[in-house]
Amino acid sequence: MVASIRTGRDSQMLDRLRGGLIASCQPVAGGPMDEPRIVAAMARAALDGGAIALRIEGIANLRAVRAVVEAPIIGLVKRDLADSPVRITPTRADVADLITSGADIVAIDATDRPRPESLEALLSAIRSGGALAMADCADAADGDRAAALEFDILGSTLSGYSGGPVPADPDLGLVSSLARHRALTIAEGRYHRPEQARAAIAAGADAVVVGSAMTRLEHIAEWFSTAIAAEARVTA
Ligand SMILES: CC(=O)N[C@H](C=O)[C@@H](O)[C@H](O)[C@H](O)COP(=O)(O)O
Repeated sequence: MVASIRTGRDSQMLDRLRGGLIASCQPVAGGPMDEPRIVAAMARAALDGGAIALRIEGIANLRAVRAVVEAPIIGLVKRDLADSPVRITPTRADVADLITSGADIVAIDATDRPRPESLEALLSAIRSGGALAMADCADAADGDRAAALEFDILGSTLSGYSGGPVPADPDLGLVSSLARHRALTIAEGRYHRPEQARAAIAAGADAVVVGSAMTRLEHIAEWFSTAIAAEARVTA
């Protein structure tokens, strides 16, 4: 068990997230908006609109955002490893880089899949770096395991992304299950409309992360263009 001594500063950080929108500013990789200065502009715009915290991927993006905002930042690194399906912050070196680059909270894949370094080792690295730990879960069992390890935050981030087709809707059932634990609960994954985010809070979430619907223009344009083209075919 990794010792968890929550300081007053940690509790204040968690309290800042309650009842709020967290903007995930992650452009489509390699797309025209995939530049640190654009990610920093997205982050500032989201805060101007009422977001209370940010979720930022990659060290260069994190540094660019940290330089211009005071708001809490959940940092993560995504890696495509040859020998593991775990993508989100798979190593202690990633954890250390995120903390020195300004992450207040480090998000890690908390699924029970083959991984280069154990969940306990990653959690210990987060704690010794003085940051808070968010467990990105795919199902209720991930949440139970992460809660037993005393992660500070449980998120529904990976529901629908650990095998099989990706559902259209968010997983409110998982949010309710995560909310049984003492940790802060964050609803994340496929919240595309304000009423869905509201339903997450009703289901027990303390905060909601919205990404694609606010910051991936390619996805938003595709949702609209597909709907318009489908209707245009019907009415033609
Ligand atoms: C599965 C995975 O890798 N999720 C990532 C986690 O950081 C991001 O790609 C998502 O955009 C983020 O979770 C927010 O979700 P949505 O974009 O659906 O609002």
